[in-house]
Formats: sequence, C-alpha cells, structure tokens
Amino acid sequence: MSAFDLSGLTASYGGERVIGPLSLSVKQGEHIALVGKSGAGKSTLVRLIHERVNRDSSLVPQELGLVNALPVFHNVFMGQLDRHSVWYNTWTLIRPFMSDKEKVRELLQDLGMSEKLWIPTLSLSGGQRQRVAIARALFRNASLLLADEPVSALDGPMAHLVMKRLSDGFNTSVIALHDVDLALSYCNRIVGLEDGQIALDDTSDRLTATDIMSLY
Ligand SMILES: Nc1ncnc2c1ncn2[C@@H]1O[C@H](COP(=O)(O)OP(=O)(O)OP(=O)(O)O)[C@@H](O)[C@H]1O
Repeated sequence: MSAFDLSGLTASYGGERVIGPLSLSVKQGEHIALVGKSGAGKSTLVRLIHERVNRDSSLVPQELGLVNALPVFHNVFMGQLDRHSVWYNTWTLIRPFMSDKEKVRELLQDLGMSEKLWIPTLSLSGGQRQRVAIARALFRNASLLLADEPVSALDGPMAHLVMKRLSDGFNTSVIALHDVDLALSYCNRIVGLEDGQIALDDTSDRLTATDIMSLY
C-alpha cells in the first residue's frame, strides 16, 4: 500500500528549474533518506511533498518554525493545533491540560530535555531548538514524517538517539540527510538527488557509503 504516489513534481526559482519533473512513489513502512550535495534540491523536494500531502504528515523544516517567545511546551503542542477547537487551544495557551503536559514531558524526556518544558525556546541552544521541532513532529503523531536535516545541530550520540526515535515513531518517513552513515543506519531506502533529478534510488541493504558518495 502506498503512503503517497506523486508525479509531475517540479520547482523553479526565477524561471530556473531546480527540481524535476520527477515522480516519487513511497510505500508504507519505507524510511527514505534524501541525499545529494548542497543545492541538489533536497529541501525543495521535502517542501513540495509537504505541499501535496500536508495534513497527513509531521514536518520538521530546516528553519524549524518555532515561536521564540513561547515556552517549549507550547511549541510542541502546536503539532496538534489543527486537531482541537479554538476554545481548547486558547485555554491551553493560558492553562495547559494535565494530559497534554504529561504527553509533552514524556516526549521531551525521550529526547533528553524534559527539564526545559517551561523555558522559552529563545533561550535554548541550536541542538535543543532542533529537538523541540522534533518533539512537535512526534506530538503531531502523523504516520508520515517529512524532515529536512533534523539532526544537523546534534552531537553524534544524540543524533543516533533522535534518528532511532524518529524511525520508531513514524510508520513512513522522507528525511533529507547529509550524514551518509545515519542514512544507511536508520533508513531502508536511499534516494539520491543530482541537479533536481533522482540519480540514485535503491534499498539501503544494496548500497554502501561509497555508492552514495559518488553523488558528491
Ligand atoms: N528561495 C530561493 N530562491 C532562489 N533559489 C533558491 C531558493 N531556494 C533554493 N534555491 C535554489 O534551488 C536549488 C535547490 O536548493 P535546495 O535548498 O532545495 O537544495 P538542498 O539540496 O536542500 O541544499 P542544502 O543541502 O545546501 O540544504 C539550489 O540551486 C538553490 O540555490
């Protein structure tokens, strides 16, 4: 069964084509690493996929999209804003419900930062901010994860912990990753982009780091 099946994907900036036209069919259970050198089109492709599947996905954009003045709790809660009434969301801004607080605290604990629950995201480090965006995606609890370099600001052990949590937490994922070892360890399919076209598409168990490095 397909998680999504997209064709005719294209993107241009200032009249210059940077993606496609290309097609991408993703089956449930596939965890895809999007790889390729800087400028190959990975972020643009993640954005295009999100535009097409939108509400059915959890998104971790490269720029994170956090509201700096709000505490970590509220930034994570935003993952479910469209699932609740205006009344529920407004009340949560003032006095969050115990069940939501517990769920968010548990997610943050998994990501090694439960003590930051009520800290404004403005005062967090880059790696902590990245984990808030990841917690927001996990809290959304969609079956499909779309993520753009979600562990780029994390140290080695934390990057592994987060990649494991993401592969356990989502049935299907498409993750732009520049770390080839993480791609091979946590994703079961590798899609390589070159100048906005798919130049490599195979299962991880049939690829080595050297095969992937040929794209760079
Ligand atoms: N806002 C923009 N305006 C003009 N050109 C853009 C814009 N965003 C991206 N591009 C161009 O589109 C192409 C693909 O960019 P994209 O960010 O998708 O690549 P990427 O593979 O994600 O790169 P990186 O690994 O550096 O994040 C590049 O040539 C880039 O210069």
